[in-house]
Amino acid sequence: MANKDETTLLSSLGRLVPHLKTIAWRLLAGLLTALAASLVALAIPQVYRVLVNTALEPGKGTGALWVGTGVVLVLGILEAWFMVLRRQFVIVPATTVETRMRTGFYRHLQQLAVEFHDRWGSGQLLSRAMSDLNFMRRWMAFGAIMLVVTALTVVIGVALMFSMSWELGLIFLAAAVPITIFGFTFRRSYGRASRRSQDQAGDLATVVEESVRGIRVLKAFGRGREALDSFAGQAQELQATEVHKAKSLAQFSLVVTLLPELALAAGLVVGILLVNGGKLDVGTLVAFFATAAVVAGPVESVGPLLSMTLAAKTALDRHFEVMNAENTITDPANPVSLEQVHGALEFRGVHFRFPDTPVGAPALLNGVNLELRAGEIMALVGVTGSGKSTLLNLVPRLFDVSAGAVLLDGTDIRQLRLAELRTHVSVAFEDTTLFSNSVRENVLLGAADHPGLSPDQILERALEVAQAGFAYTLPHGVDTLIGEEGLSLSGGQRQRIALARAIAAKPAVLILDDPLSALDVNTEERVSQRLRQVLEATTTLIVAHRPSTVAMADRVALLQDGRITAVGTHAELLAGNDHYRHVLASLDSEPRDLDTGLDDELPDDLGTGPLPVAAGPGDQPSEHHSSTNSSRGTAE
Ligand SMILES: Nc1ncnc2c1ncn2[C@@H]1O[C@H](COP(=O)(O)OP(=O)(O)OP(=O)(O)O)[C@@H](O)[C@H]1O
Repeated sequence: MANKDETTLLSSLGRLVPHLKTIAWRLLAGLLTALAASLVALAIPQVYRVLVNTALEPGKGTGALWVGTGVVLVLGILEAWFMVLRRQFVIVPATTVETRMRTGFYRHLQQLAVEFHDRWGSGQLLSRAMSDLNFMRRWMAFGAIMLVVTALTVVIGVALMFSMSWELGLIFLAAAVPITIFGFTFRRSYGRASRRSQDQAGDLATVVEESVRGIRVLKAFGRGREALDSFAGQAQELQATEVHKAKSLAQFSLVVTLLPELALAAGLVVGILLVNGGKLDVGTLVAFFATAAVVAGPVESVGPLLSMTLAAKTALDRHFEVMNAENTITDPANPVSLEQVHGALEFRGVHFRFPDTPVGAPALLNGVNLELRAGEIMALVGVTGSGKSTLLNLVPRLFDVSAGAVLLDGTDIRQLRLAELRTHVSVAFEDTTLFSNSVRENVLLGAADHPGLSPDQILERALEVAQAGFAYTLPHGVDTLIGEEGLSLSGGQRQRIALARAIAAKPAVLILDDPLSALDVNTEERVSQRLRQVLEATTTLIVAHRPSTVAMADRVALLQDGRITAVGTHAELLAGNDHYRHVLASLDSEPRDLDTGLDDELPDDLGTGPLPVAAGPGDQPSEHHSSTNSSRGTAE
């Protein structure tokens, strides 16, 4: 069992080896200087031995005393210098490895499928990216080297002690047996506690992250107290684990400190008897105890070094759990490239079930067949939970179909490189995520090169189409910092920035997951009109939760029981499909998070002219009527 644990510890830490190749010589230099410092420390008692046996003899002059003292001083300075050198050798490589591993971790997180991120708490990932790699760096720069040096110092020191007196050496070694036995049990229990505490810290980080993000909900629902209680409970669990760890380390430290001291006490008695019996000279006895004092330091540091090693092992295990998570959505082995993308989109026999769907439960999408002509605007309608968002997520391959295929211009999207696919397809979600950057950076996040247009012109055009002219009136205009650490925007403002971001990418296929739900009806109508004009060459699939969103589509597809059960114009479906009428009747007619868009005056130079004053929240939504299916607006 112990052997198995040993292997596990080594194999866990061994995974660091590939990361050490380029810095191995510096680590080796660090190890050698640390070892040199220990050897110098072990040499000092030998000088004492000579001093006591020669310079302190009656009738000897003081010359030898000065020489001996000078040698001890030089050795002391040398030891200190080696220690400084050790730090200098290892600090850069350790931080280099930490930075590389952290960057690799972040890159891997970016590549992992959404399905992975759905399963993992953000705090767990945060703690793995930050504190676990921090542990690992500290262990590498100090713990690992000192553990090797400590072991060598003890072995060399004990060998020296044996060479001076095997009787005294044996007494000292006797203390090592219980220490070793206790060390094995300590390692197992401390290793488990270490894993528990690092996981608990990760969970705690998730709670902090979620409550900071959801602070408005907590306040609005007066749940701050409950959240605090729950947090305090978890924090206490972590505290209990930390106390358990500290207690078990204290017990181990007690054993490794006390036993050598007891051995030394016993050794002192035996040593004096040996000197009295003429079997040992005084100089050797002094040197023996001075060496024992040098060895005692490393022995006492075994506990903290072992605990550090176990924490580093846990940290590496946790790191590689994520790094070894397989990316389920990858580039094809032999990708094809689309020369000219028209944007014809087809769902052919698409089935989809989430990995955690219970066995036997029906698949969410159960044979979806749907064709969108290039440049067409198609609304997707269905009751809540019918799988509309899921179907949309299949197009940029945020999830992959379980069976069937999604085709772009007749090519299975899994045959395209992900990067290429995602330049052809752009998405605006209902639940908008803005980054802690300026409006400009948020909008231009995925912006494609538009021939003849500067980034500023792309930005202006995207903001204008999304009716997000309010961005120019922010304190620093489009350079105003928004997102989590910036200015708070209303739900509708956020949606319009996200919509502008999707438009700026100028995709062949635009996927809109109810991106206008937070706009008031007038603003929505203006956005819809402009979208219809600029999306002339863009195939658009839009989830509609409001009749007015349906109104901007050329055709409507009805998702029902995992299939598309009807496709047609709004008028056709309204006239001939009971389920469509039922779904429409249940759609919201009011925005979910009303944003009036009164601040939408655009700068004159955009040439859009004055916009109609938006209606107030109480105004009725515009009616959806068969004119919805009239011909598309003229191109810009
Ligand atoms: N990551 C996920 N893992 C497991 N099940 C999920 C996941 N995301 C969504 N679901 C489930 O899949 C079903 C369809 O969700 P989806 O969001 O696609 O529906 P929707 O039609 O867009 O609903 P709504 O109109 O309310 O937005 C829901 O029952 C939901 O609980």
